[in-house]
Amino acid sequence: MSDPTIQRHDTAEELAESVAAALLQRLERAQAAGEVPQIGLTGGTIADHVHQAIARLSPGSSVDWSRVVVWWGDERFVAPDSPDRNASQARAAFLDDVGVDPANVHEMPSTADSASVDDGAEAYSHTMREHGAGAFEVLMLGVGPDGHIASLFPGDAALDVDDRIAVGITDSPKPPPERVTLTFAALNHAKAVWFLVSGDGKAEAVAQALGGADVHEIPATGVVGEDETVWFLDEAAASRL
Ligand SMILES: O=C1O[C@H](COP(=O)(O)O)[C@@H](O)[C@H](O)[C@H]1O
Repeated sequence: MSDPTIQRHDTAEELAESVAAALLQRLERAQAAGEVPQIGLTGGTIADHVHQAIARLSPGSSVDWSRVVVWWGDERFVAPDSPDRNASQARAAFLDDVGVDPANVHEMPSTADSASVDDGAEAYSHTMREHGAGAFEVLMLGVGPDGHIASLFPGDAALDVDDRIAVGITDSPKPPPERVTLTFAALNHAKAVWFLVSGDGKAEAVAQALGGADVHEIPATGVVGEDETVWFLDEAAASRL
């Protein structure tokens, strides 16, 4: 397991370009080695910038997106066409453009797919097991001002679930309340874990996470990569370090 490192960027845009370029490089390397890399996506503001940067930079790379498998770390349990869906955001920003194979894009269930959020979590766990998933080349995670990652929020019982791949959340403090999230047990199977953080609203959470806060207070401390754990920060997010 790796120690966290920090990459500081002047602006959110520079951060996004840097993450997109690094992702394309890792995917090129993995594919050159004959692998079919799996990536874990996140949602949120900075993730959207990163996704747009991937769309811009992809044509200049040799990544074969038809041989990349896409998963999500968490999802909002809402209608499939809701703009609240992390998957809708990623599809609009880059997935619909870069040439992914639809069979390789594993969205978490929506209200149209599962009767309840718990059923959705069980279904996603089953899909991940079926595909032998669990070794992300890169797992990207946004971080909330409260230190949450995926839909693992401070103080929630889901933080202590270690025998399931995904769980349902019914009372997320950030709307919408119903979500499906991977557990720490599943998130901690990535070669590279990249935290994407921008804005001064996240500065305190970043400082606490990198200061070694308890995982129940700052859930971001609970995920590390096997090869690397990188905090991509803009100056505002790094301002309390
Ligand atoms: O609810 C969520 O929030 C986080 C961070 O979002 P941001 O808008 O504060 O950047 C996100 O990473 C997570 O995937 C999402 O479901």
